[in-house]
Amino acid sequence: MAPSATSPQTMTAKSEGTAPLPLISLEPLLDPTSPQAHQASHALLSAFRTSGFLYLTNYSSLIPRSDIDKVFHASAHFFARPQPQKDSVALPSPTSNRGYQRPGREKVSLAATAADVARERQQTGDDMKETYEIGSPAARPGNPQPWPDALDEAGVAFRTTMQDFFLKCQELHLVLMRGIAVGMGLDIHFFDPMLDVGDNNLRLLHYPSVPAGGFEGGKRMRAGAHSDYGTLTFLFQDKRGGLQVEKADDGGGGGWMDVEPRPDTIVVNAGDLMARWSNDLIRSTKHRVVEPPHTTSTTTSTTSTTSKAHPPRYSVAYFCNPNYEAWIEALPGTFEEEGGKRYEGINSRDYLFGRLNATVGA
Ligand SMILES: O=C(O)CCC(=O)C(=O)O
Ligand SMILES: [Fe+2]
Repeated sequence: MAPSATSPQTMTAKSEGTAPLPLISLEPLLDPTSPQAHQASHALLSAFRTSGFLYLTNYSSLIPRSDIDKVFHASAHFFARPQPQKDSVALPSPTSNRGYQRPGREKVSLAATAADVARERQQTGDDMKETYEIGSPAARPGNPQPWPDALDEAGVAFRTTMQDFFLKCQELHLVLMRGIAVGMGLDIHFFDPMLDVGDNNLRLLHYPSVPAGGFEGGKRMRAGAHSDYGTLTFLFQDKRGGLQVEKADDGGGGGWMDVEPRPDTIVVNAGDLMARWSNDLIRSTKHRVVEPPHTTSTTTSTTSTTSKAHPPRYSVAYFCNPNYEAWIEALPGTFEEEGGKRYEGINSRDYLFGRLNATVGA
């Protein structure tokens, strides 16, 4: 008899099902004079207000599929380099936000201080990932990008690919923030002068393969629960899965839901500074990366159960920030009187550097 394989979907980290994220098309937002643009801006803002996460579609005129493929290809090639080559382009300091971070260097976290993050590291272990961080091509004096371009031709091509992609994502940030501005009843160019420097961060992520049982029953994670720091994050993920968002606690106790990889979409989420800027009108939703759904094959001929290792996962995140010099305080229309501002004003750089110092090791 031919072996019959059963393929139950198992997930050690708990999931309350698939997250019902809104789908938002970029197309009408690209032409603000089009009749659909206004409605699209409201739909965009509504998505950030209700779930804080959305799937963006129809973006290929700004970010072609072939560019995304090139970035993933160059990323996989980079992470496959020998460790000394990767270490030769290591992040010089936590706030430089440029260069390679070996597994364990960063632990994304909800905790705000280095001491609290250290305690969390002891309890749940380090993130199971390595990253390469890229800052704006308009390099800040004293904070150069450690490119791998001195290594070989592939290193030179890597630099060009990433710089090109960085600028396209920078443009996407401007377009989406214009949509948010219109949705909030602000001038369409309200945010432009506070975003034009491009103090953003392109992050390549590699989550190495994990042996069966390596997630220790859901205790270990590829990336711990956290919220992002800046305005918006664009997430490009492979087909592996494992990203989860926190479910709003509507009386049912909350929990985590899967953000399934969907072809031809970018996952977009709002970060903490956006929530703060909007006086909490916009949600910065917690998320994490856990053991992906996987298949356990049972073979009747041997009556043995084989639990496979978890394959690697690659993703690319583009973290958007206001210009470092921007002053972030409650936006017009989000409060009625001075006392209605939930947070004190803060300089974008001070806020971001505080978060980086807590979560990235020296
Ligand atoms: O890899 C992912 O899917 C998410 C990564 C992430 O949330 C982060 O790096 O902030
Ligand atoms: Fe994140």
